[in-house]
Amino acid sequence: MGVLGIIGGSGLYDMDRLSDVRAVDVESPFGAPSDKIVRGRLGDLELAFLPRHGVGHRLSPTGINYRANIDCLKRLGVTDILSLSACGSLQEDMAPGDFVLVDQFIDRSRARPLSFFENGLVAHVSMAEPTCSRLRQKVAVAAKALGIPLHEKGTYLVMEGPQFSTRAESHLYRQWGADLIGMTNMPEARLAREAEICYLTVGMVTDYDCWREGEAHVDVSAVLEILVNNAKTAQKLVADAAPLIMEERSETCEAGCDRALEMAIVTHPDKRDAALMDRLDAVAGRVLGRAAQ
Ligand SMILES: CSC[C@H]1O[C@H](OP(=O)(O)O)[C@H](O)[C@@H]1O
Ligand SMILES: Nc1ncnc2[nH]cnc12
Repeated sequence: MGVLGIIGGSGLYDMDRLSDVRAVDVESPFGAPSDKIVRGRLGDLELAFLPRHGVGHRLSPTGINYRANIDCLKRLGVTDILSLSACGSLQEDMAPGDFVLVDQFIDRSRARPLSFFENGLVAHVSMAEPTCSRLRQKVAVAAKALGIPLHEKGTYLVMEGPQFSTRAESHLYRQWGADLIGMTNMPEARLAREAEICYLTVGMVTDYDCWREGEAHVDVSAVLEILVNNAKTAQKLVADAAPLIMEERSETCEAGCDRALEMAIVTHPDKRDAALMDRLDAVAGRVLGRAAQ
């Protein structure tokens, strides 16, 4: 039936409402994930929660091991990921406290491994639709029922950080048509696609970055203040969206996320690197014919 994974961003270091809670250490050939992964049940549903920055916010956006995080979730059988992320707004009508279901990204990250694949096993997955339309639709239903101020689409610009943007950059990103700004959801979304996991970013607006006339530029204290409420709302949203996502889940994703690797690997079978294929037993085991133990 599948397992729902939740990646908690800034301000979201645990999930309430879970029963049968177990913290598990998962090993990955890609290194250590951000923290132990918390397994638990929400009613009949099995969940896996991972705080992206680690409990206590130890990890910077650049220092997060995104590959280990996605690989470990895949090893636990996670089929769908909701990424809950604090974001700056680049649009007047996206106000602090609003939630945005991200459908597009502009990736300006520049100091992170972007792929599970490399020399010896080359693959090119499609990122034309980087988030799962089925997850977007289910989360929208739950958010509307809860009365959360919601935008059903939005383009999230990923910056490297950790410094916030200059004013010139903030204006430039607005001209590019970006709606939100954050530091973490790429390469996360790319890696989830390579791992054939359905992925959706729920952007929780905390500030107006630094482009808006008459508004103080973003700083961490303002973000954290808004985050407290956003995190409470996010807990409710997950609890209500989870059954909609998982109980009506069909065997295959209608958007095709779970078959992303089907036509993606270009390296001839005779030329594939055996050690790399071993490392990819979880991520690509389905198409390589070597499923993880
Ligand atoms: C604490 S403000 C900046 C920080 O918050 C966001 O993190 P996340 O996406 O994990 O919620 C942003 O990307 C920065 O990492
Ligand atoms: N303005 C901003 N820029 C980058 N990341 C953020 N996270 C929250 N607000 C942000």
